[in-house]
Amino acid sequence: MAKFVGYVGTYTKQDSKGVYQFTLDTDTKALKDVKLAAELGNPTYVTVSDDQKNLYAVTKEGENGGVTAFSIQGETGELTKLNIQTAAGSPPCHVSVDHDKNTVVTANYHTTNIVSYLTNEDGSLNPATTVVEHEGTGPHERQEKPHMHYAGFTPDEKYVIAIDLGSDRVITYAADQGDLTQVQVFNTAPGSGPRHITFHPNQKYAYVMTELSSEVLVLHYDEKDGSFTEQQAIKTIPEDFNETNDGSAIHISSDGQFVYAGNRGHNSIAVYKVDQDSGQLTFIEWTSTEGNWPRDFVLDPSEEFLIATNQKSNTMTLFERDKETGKLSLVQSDVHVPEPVCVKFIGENK
Ligand SMILES: O=C1O[C@H](COP(=O)(O)O)[C@@H](O)[C@H](O)[C@H]1O
Repeated sequence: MAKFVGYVGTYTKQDSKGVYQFTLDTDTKALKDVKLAAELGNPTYVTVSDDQKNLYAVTKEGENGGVTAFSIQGETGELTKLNIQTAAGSPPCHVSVDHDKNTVVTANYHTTNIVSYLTNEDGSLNPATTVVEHEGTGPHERQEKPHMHYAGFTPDEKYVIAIDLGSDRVITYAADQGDLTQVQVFNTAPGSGPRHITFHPNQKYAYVMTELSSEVLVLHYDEKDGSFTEQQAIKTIPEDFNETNDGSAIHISSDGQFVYAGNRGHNSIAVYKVDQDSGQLTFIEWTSTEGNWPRDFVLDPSEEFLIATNQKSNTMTLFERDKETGKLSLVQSDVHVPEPVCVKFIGENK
């Protein structure tokens, strides 16, 4: 039996007040005890450090945007604010921290930058080390300028990967104590709008979710130079689905056997089996998220469950995951959380 504490990042445009916390009880198979953990403006994306001692949340504070560092109380998961770093402009939409909790990076959809921050011993944030502005456009109406949607570390942490939905680019930066130097650019198909990436544990393959074309791109990753080569593009929605769909999040199980991709519009999670030799995907099934606009989802630390956040229906949904087949079975729906965007656990997140 285990009880895992999780956090939900939210918009605070309507009823939400900040970051929410909940418990996943794996014994009774239930999400419970949803409560406000920290009052904060638009903490849409959050991340938890590997040592489970800190949480970082993107933040809107007046006319500024940035990132807030919290310490996590071991037993209860209670959050205590450490400090905040902001700059003029809209807040970022994505935040990551490296394994040793040395560097935090953010991606900003609106201001076009990615920003790195070095941390202090207690996890608090120093002022920005590097701010990289981007340029570029794409053919889609939402690609009038760069829209940085993701910034995160490669598994070996030699590189930071930044994803620009606005110019269809996956950009590799060499990372050194917060200094970011561009070393590679992988161009996705024009108008595809790449959004998020996840790496196979063998570090040879990476999977990119595209928001505008609703595809998973299977990329070969060369860890020597941080470059990518496309192996496969596979749709995340049925061919006959003609309504609007925005691809959302993508995650891989830690055994590298299954990839999960979120669909906002089709309101589903697509499940794929990974061929361990080629990295390529075979479609298994779509599972309804039982709510509207699944902005993100996560595998819990046991990887026996998957939790999805439905942004427009203000709900979380709990699925049980079959580790042999990768398939998802509905356990609990309509768990109320206001304006949910992303969900992360204390412990391993996949
Ligand atoms: O996935 C999406 O993210 C972008 C960025 O989020 P924001 O909170 O920084 O605006 C959002 O604008 C877009 O609508 C959505 O599809």
